[in-house]
Amino acid sequence: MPATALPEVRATYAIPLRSRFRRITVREGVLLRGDAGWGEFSPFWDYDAAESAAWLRAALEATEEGWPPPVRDRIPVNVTVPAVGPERAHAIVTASGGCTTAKVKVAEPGQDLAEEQARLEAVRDALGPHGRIRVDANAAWDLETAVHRLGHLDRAAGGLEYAEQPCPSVADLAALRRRTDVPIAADESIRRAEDPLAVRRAEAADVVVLKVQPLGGVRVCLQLAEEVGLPVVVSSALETSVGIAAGLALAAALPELTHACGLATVHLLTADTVPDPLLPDGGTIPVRRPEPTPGTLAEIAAGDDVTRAWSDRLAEVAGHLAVAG
Ligand SMILES: O=C(O)CCC(=O)c1ccccc1C(=O)O
Ligand SMILES: [Mg+2]
Repeated sequence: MPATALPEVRATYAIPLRSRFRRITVREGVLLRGDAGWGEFSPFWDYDAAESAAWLRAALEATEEGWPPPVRDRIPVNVTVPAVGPERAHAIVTASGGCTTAKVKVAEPGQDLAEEQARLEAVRDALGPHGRIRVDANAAWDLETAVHRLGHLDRAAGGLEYAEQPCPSVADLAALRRRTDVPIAADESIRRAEDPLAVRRAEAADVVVLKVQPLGGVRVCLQLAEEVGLPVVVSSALETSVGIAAGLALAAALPELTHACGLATVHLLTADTVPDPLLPDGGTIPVRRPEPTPGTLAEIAAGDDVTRAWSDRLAEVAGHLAVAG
């Protein structure tokens, strides 16, 4: 895709988060518009140009091609609970729009096991006995720490549905899976890996997390889901509703969907790019594709320096795509 074929940039946004997430406090990105609709390009700043090429491919699929047809029209979703205190965790679950599954962030630097236990107890209290709780450690633990922590966290939660990326390496996920009763989900081992199928070969996970932007689009993810042959959880990369719509399109097109998806993250932002955000109601999000308006775009527009930085970044990543073919 030559750089000259890039669709029109309609906005650069900067939106503060309600709580710190993944060490960031403001979410930034670019909205593009092509014949097939709106697309979002929002790689985190720790992704270099080479790694960000997949994110741009996903945006170009949205703007130039659109997505395969849906086989379902509502997607069950989890509420995402950042590494906050128990009162706030309880309030987030209660205000989630009816989610009966919660994903709770753990292994936040500077926090200890007691804080994680208190957060999980609060989430269980808010969900009730029939809710499901999953945790996400974002690859923070070594194998021994993971074995130990998961035992404690499983008890504090009153049972865990799964643990997402407890350790960094596929080998450690596979070893951990043989030493714990908690099912294992792979996220970073899929989306940041040279070879996403290594997880399957090593029998390192029970579930795979697929994210449309980091993996390069809805079609790439559908293909990957088929090849991996494990249950899929479609999750966001903390996009605005323009990017979330691509995740919904993937979740809607998967032949089978057995788990709640991690697409209820617009709640984590203080504003959105569309007037009718993709938020859950009754624990599900309807499959639709809302569009930005001049009014919403004006409210979330980034300043000149941020806009310039994203323009440069987009050009660099587009150049990389042109080189990579
Ligand atoms: O899965 C969810 O509930 C929300 C998405 C999420 O946690 C996330 C969002 C942005 C970047 C990384 C992650 C992650 O799963 O690690
Ligand atoms: Mg994750």
